[in-house]
Amino acid sequence: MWSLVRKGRTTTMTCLLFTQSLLLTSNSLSLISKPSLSSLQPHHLPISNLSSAFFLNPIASSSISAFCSKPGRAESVPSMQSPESISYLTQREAAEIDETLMGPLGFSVDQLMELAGLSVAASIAEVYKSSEYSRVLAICGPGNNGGDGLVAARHLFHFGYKPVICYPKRTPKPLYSGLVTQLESLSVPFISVEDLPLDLSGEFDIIVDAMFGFSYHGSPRPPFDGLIQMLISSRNYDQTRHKSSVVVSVDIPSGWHVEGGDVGGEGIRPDMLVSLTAPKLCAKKFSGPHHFLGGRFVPPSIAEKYKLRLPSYPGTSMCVRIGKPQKIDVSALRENYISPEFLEEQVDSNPIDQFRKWFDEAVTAGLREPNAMALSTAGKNGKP
Ligand SMILES: NC(=O)C1=CN([C@@H]2O[C@H](COP(=O)(O)OP(=O)(O)OC[C@H]3O[C@@H](n4cnc5c(N)ncnc54)[C@H](OP(=O)(O)O)[C@@H]3O)[C@@H](O)[C@H]2O)[C@@H](O)CC1
Ligand SMILES: [K+]
Repeated sequence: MWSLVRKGRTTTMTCLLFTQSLLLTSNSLSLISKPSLSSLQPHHLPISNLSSAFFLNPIASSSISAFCSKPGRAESVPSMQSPESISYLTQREAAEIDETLMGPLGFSVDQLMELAGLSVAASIAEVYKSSEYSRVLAICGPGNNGGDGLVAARHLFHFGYKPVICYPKRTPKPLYSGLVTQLESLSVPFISVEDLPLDLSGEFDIIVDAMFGFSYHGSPRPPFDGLIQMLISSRNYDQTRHKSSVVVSVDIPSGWHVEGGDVGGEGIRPDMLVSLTAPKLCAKKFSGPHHFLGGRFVPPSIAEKYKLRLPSYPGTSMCVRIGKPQKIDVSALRENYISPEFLEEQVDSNPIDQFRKWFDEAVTAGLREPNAMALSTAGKNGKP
C-alpha cells in the first residue's frame, strides 16, 4: 500500500491494483471492465494512451492511497470437482489400468512413478507451504506406493522442504535402489523405525504416508502395523501443546481397505489424500480437508475403455483438487496493509511515470495479473 497525505486539502485519489479484473473509473471518466489492459479493444484506452486526466495530478491532490494484494498469494487454485461426477476404481480396475499402461501402452514403471511422485509433491506444495511445513517424514512401503513416496520426497527437497525418509523394507530392484541413491546424493537422511521419535508431531510438520497403495490386502504386518499406529497417535496428539503434524496419504490411506475404506473405524485419518490416476473406491470415505488427484498421464483410450470421468487439470498443473472445496478461515484471509507513509513530494509529477513505477513494483512483488487494475478518483469535495 502506498499512501500520500498532504494536510489541508480535501481531494482524494485511490488507486487499486487487483489480481483479477480491470475496472477504471473516475468522476466522469469512462468505465472499462474486463479484459486486462494489455488486451483492450480499440474503443478502450490502451495503457500507453491513458491521459493524465485519469490520474489525479499529485500536485493537485492531497491524498493518494494504493492497495495491492499481498505478494506470495499467487497460489494457483486448481479447479474443484464434485465427487459425484468423478469415477472411482475398484482394486481390480486399478491393477488392470496399471498393467495396460505398462504393457500395450508402452509406459515404464519409472516414468509413471516419477509423474505420480511429482504429483504428490505438487499437491503438498499447493496446500502446505514450505515456509510453515518444512519438516517432512516420508514413510515408504515395499511396493510402488513406497516408490511414489521416495520420488515425492526428492521433489519436495527441490521445492525447499526438508524430507527425512523411513524406508524399512527396501526392495532390491534397480528402480528402488536408484531412488535411494538419488536421495542420498542430496543428503536426505534415512531413519530406521527404531530411531523414529515417539512423538512424530514434535519432529515433523508433514508425514507422507506412502506405505501401501492399491495392492494392499489383509491386515498390516510388522513393522507397518506399528507405523500406522504411530500415525494414528500423531493425529490424536494433544493439540493444545503442539500443532499436530499433517498426514498426507499417497493413493490410499495405508491400512484402509482399497474399496471399503477404514472398515474398522480405527485407521488413519489423513488430512490430505492424493489419489493417483483415478481415485479408488475407498476415497469416497475420505473426509479430510484436501483431496487431490495426480498422475496426469491417463491417455484417452484408457479413459474411454474404463469410462473414466476425470477432472481436467488446470493449466500445466500436475494435480487438481477434487471433492469439496477447501474450507477457508475467513479471518485468516485478512491482511494488514501497512506501509510507510509516502509524501506528495515523493510522487512523480508525471502521473504516467508514477503509474509505471507502481506497475513495476507490482510486477516485482510477484502479483498475479499485475496488469489488471482499477482506478478511482475523487473530486475536490472529496466525493467520488
Ligand atoms: N498407474 C498406476 O496405477 C500407478 C500406480 N502407482 C502406485 O503404485 C501403487 C500400487 O503399487 P503396488 O502394486 O506395487 O502395490 P503397493 O500397494 O504399493 O504395495 C504392495 C506391497 O505391499 C505389501 N503388502 C500388501 N499388503 C500388505 C500387508 N497387509 N502388510 C504388509 N505388507 C503388505 C506387498 O507384499 P506382499 O503382500 O505381496 O508380500 C507388496 O510388497 C499405487 O497405489 C500407486 O501408489 C504409481 O507409482 C504409478 C502409476
Ligand atoms: K499410502
